[in-house]
Amino acid sequence: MEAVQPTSNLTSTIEELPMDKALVSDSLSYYVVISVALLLAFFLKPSKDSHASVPFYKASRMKWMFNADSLVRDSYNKFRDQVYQIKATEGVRTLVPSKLVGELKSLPEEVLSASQAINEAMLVEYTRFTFGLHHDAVTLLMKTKLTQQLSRLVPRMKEELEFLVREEFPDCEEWTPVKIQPFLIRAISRLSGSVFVGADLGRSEQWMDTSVNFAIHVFMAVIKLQFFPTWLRPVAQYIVTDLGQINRDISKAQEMLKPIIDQRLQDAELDPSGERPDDFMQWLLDALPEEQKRDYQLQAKLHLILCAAAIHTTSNLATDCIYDLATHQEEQDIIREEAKEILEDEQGWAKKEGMGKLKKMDSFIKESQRLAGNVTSFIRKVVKPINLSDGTYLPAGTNLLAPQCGISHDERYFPDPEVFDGLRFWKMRQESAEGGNRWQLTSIGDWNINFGLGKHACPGRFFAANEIKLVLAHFLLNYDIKLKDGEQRPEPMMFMMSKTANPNAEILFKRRSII
Ligand code: HEM
Repeated sequence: MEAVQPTSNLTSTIEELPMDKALVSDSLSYYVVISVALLLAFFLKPSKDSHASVPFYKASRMKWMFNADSLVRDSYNKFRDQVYQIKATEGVRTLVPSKLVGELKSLPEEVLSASQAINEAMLVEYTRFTFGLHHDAVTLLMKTKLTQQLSRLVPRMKEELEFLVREEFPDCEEWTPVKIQPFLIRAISRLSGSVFVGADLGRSEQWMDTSVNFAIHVFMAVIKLQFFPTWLRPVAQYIVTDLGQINRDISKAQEMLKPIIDQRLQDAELDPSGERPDDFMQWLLDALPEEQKRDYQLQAKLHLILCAAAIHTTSNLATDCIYDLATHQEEQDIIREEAKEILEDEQGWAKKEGMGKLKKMDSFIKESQRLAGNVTSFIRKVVKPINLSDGTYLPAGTNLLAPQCGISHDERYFPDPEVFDGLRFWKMRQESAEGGNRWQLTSIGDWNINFGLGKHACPGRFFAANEIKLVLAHFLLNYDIKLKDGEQRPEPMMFMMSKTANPNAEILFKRRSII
């Protein structure tokens, strides 16, 4: 059988990225010497960060770089409920267990800062990857316009998905191998695009290309800059060409957005009480002060950061779910039955509560996320000293993380943690009224931190959950899904704390006959 790959010209994986031309030249040996010197400086440099007086877990920084998943799980298994530290590539990181993270989640920004931690991690002075002063306005739009009455967006997104499947997904009359990860990046990009910038621009190849690759350019720029000591970065920025790519992405997005923004402002002037488009571009335009409504560059940057937060995260989890459905075929019928009953028989596609009623599917997605989700969560920087109830003192300047993958495999919270049980959270929701709310995909709690915790918890999670349910429902209702004979669930790819669903794996799809 020939492997079919859905049409895609997006540079969607790190592997496919062109080599940084600035680092490859005729005088290769010169660069090799410089690189080795920098690597040595990087690995040997003493850390100037403040850190708590808590035990260190000894492991090489290389392990953090290439195998952070097992490093965090092993260290968590050793320390469990204790605060401990790891020497990460970016400096010392202090890991706080579930038992204590609850004491931190409600602290104000002036004491424990998410934005400072993220700005430092993303090297914003070079990458410009920040909502900046617009952070609160943008996240408020996500919590209100994007999340409330999410159901009104479902028909639009469903149409978009069906359009894409018709255009780009193979027929699958027989069992057909498909590289599903690149397809799902395109699908999530289109679904999000239809809500963020409207279907016309959202469908444009140039918009998809720019909005998907922006995140990769930022990620690559951060990784490369991290190899230079802080004092050398002002110079290094001129040889890390991904930074130039970031600027070009913003310019391209600006060019694409400008005519639409101008048109919308003109329409509003001509007919102030007329109906407005219902998308993020319009909500943002309405929220911006008068003098920023024609700041095209600002809006381009905010849109690209929104896409960077939204597309890879969601397509990653959707891909993991497909890998788990293919691996646990026995669970497909259960989830399919539920989708058929609620979305088709009860016509839930068009109903407000339709997606919320897919409780077994919700549980399946959460289980996929538990086992395949991020390595850490709750990135924060201590701004004013904090005393924890176990006596741990966290001085200002301490960089915190929660050991998410350790917590997700802790048998005290999740019995038989290594077993994939798609109905695990559905069962937990049946146990009590409290459990009904606590164990939804979008719920957050001290050992439920896949979407973060506290004020900065992911504001896009309800939207992401809706998108993933829509995608899974479509595939389950229309296809049978399985692994190739003799193959195991595709392993994720790990690099520098970033965990990606395997982009190259092929999964078999066969169209179901319509009964
Ligand atoms: C499965 C998909 C997603 C996952 C796993 C995910 C995960 C996360 C996590 C772990 C955080 C950090 C929370 C914290 O530090 O407490 C976060 C923050 C954020 N996410 Fe998501 N996210 C997803 C989808 C989305 C989507 C679809 C959007 C936009 C529509 C979005 C927008 C954001 C924003 C803006 C923040 C920063 C919030 C703040 O700093 O106040 N995310 N996300």
